[in-house]
Amino acid sequence: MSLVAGVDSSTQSCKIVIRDAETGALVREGRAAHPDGTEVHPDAWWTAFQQAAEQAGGLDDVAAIAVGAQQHGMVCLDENGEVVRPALLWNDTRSAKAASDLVKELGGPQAWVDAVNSVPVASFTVTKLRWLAEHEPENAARVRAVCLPHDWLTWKLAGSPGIEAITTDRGDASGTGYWSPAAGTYRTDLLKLAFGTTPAVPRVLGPAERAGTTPGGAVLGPGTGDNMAAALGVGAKPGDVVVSIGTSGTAFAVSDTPAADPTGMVAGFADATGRFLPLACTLNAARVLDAIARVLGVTPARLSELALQAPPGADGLVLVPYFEGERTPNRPEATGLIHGMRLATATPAHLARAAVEGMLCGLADALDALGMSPSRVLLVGGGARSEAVRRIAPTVFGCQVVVPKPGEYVADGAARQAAWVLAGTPEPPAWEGAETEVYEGEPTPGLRERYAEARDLDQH
Ligand SMILES: Nc1ncnc2c1ncn2[C@@H]1O[C@H](COP(=O)(O)OP(=O)(O)O)[C@@H](O)[C@H]1O
Ligand SMILES: O=C(CO)[C@@H](O)[C@H](O)COP(=O)(O)O
Repeated sequence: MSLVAGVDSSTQSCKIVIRDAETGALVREGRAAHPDGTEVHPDAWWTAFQQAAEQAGGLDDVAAIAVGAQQHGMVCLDENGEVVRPALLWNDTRSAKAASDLVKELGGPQAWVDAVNSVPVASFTVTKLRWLAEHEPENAARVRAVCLPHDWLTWKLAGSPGIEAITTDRGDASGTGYWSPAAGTYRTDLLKLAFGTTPAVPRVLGPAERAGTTPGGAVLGPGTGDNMAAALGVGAKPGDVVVSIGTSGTAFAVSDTPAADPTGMVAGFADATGRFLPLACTLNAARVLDAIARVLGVTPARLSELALQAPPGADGLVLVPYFEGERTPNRPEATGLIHGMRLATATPAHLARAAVEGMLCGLADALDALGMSPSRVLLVGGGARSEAVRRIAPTVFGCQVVVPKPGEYVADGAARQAAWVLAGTPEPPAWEGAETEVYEGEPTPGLRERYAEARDLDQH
């Protein structure tokens, strides 16, 4: 039996699954926390990776490894491959002005869509590079290579050869803002526009191309961004719509053609199989529930019970979840809002319900942006472990919600990619899909309208 390892180096933690390469059966797993904050030194990801690998019983018997990781984070290296400054993560909004400047400088949103299939917001790497050039010129002057979290971890696993050896894949490259998914080429002119110079960028590998080997001889897969890995992990096919509730909330679909949305709501990413992954992302998902549980002094499980005690629509209490600013819609300065509170709705149950419904309304906006009106969505991510989220989701999304058995679908997708690279077959291995539970429910009358009204009261 050959074993493969899949890694999810996401915002909050590093998770590793070790699976049978042929059947996909789970053999061992491990996890370790990442530090808080929107600026993190990549060494912290490496430490967490090592802790997670140890908890998973080590990787010595693994034949191939692939890394899925949070998208967009700016990892800058000097000529010796040393990290120049802590990475700015996807949810760091300090480059919001850089984003709007860059959009203007190229000639508006349509010019960006034509160039790279996405209109950059503060999450995109290209805007972080502009911020660095403007605010930390001494650090910027030392940068010789720029890469993403999964590129850097894959390179570390290869033993940190020279910076010219760094690789990436189509999926993650499509979140930089200087690689065109439609053309499959870098736009170094955009890198220069943002940064003033053109540091080295990773070589873009094909979906099942080897990135190299570890010093121990394990084959390295190309890896990918976490959403692309999740799509591979749940086995999403063209037309399937997936909603992930992690630190970010994302709604995405596998597509045979790249998206081109000049409103900027839908990013026209590539996927991990050679196709495309139109995606809308919110900055506020599972951590909104964590925050309200903290405010109420309860566990996530109790928050879920409380939310299910209040009536659908929480008797008009609305929570707008923009606790970290927002990206869909693009309001980086926005804050959260509780609207419609009366004596009768000033209860823990109403607040819990409003938090779940408000977080899901934010995701429903992302789903609307995809413009697909799906009859069902697949729900994954840490937030999908909440009973209240699973039961309330259909009443907000207005469609059936299919929840695969709780698991680590990003790490699973990376493991499946590793098995694919090992097998050298044209398609990924046909691992058996996870068991699913189906949730249905009538849309709650007036809920999304009340949410939209509250959302648009304060338009920072
Ligand atoms: N049973 C649960 N109920 C509600 N939220 C949960 C539960 N289990 C995990 N979570 C939440 O899931 C989030 C982590 O999800 P995950 O998909 O791993 O995030 P990320 O990939 O962004 O690191 C945390 O904010 C955590 O509170
Ligand atoms: O920025 C995006 C997608 O464009 C985020 O989805 C990040 O990829 C972070 O993902 P999680 O850590 O929340 O899974």
